[in-house]
Amino acid sequence: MTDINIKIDKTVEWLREKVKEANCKGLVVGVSGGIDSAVVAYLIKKAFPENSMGVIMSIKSNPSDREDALKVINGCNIEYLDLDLTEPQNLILNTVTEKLKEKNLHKEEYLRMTDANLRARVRMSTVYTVANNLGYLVVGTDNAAEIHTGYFTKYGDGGVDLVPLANLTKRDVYEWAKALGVHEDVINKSPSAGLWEGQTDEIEMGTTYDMIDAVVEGRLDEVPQKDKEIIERLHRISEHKRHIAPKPPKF
Ligand SMILES: Nc1ncnc2c1ncn2[C@@H]1O[C@H](COP(=O)(O)OP(=O)(O)OC[C@H]2O[C@@H]([n+]3cccc(C(=O)O)c3)[C@H](O)[C@@H]2O)[C@@H](O)[C@H]1O
Ligand SMILES: Nc1ncnc2c1ncn2[C@@H]1O[C@H](COP(=O)(O)OP(=O)(O)OP(=O)(O)O)[C@@H](O)[C@H]1O
Ligand SMILES: [Mg+2]
Repeated sequence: MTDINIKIDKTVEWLREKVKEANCKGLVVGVSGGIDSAVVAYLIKKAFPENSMGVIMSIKSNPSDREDALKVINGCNIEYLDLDLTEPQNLILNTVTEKLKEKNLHKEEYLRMTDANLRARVRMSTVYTVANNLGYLVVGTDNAAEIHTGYFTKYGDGGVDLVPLANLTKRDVYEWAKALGVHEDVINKSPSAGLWEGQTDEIEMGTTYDMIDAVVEGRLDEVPQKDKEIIERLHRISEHKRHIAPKPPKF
């Protein structure tokens, strides 16, 4: 058995233990068509063959993302829901922005990010609706590189019960995906949050996952100064996302 397969088996066992400790029945994950959620879908199907669920949640999404998500669903043969949440997400976004406009408070320059983060939070609410109804825990897909840089929406895709990929670099995620047999179309595409047309993680962050992996693993001599500074900044400004909300001292 390879080192990766041993780690995969241990992670599957850990998922079973966490569900047992929580007195729950199984696990659910949002399946985007990207590599992180693909790996998680395969892991939870292994952990709970009869009590696992993948949820596809299109929101103004590129149809090819849904096609890739179905390749993941069919590849690991997990039970799934195929939902289009464009309308409810738009309803919240428009209801809020119309009111802000009436009061002359709306900031057009923040609309794209407001829309993007609301998509992640509508998905989080939806996955928890499934979890509540089936007695499942919600599984996150963030890896060590995303956690280090805070490259997730607070209480959106970051709002989960378990984070099985938290110790993996992005490179590790690729290796696990290959070992698990994830479809090559999913492995070969650029990581993207799919939050706007043409968005890729690396363009948005201004650095690469190879550089972030190197920082996470302490291989700082391999990282150019420019990338180091970008990653340090991303880490610093996202510190709040890695902690529970601050409370004041007792006055
Ligand atoms: N110092 C502080 N202490 C406590 N809270 C603080 C804070 N600074 C901001 N905040 C709060 O945090 C909010 C900003 O954080 P947040 O809402 O997360 O938004 P933000 O970090 O601005 O944006 C999310 C980032 O994650 C990326 N993303 C999102 C979803 C999925 C993926 C993906 O890879 O698939 C990537 C997205 O493209 C974007 O770059 C502020 O509106 C404020 O409420
Ligand atoms: N259209 C979607 N349907 C279901 N879940 C989604 C969708 N878009 C995003 N998500 C959820 O949000 C998570 C965060 O997205 P992220 O892009 O970081 O991961 P990914 O798409 O799995 O992998 P990659 O980083 O390679 O794009 C996804 O793993 C998934 O759980
Ligand atoms: Mg993605």
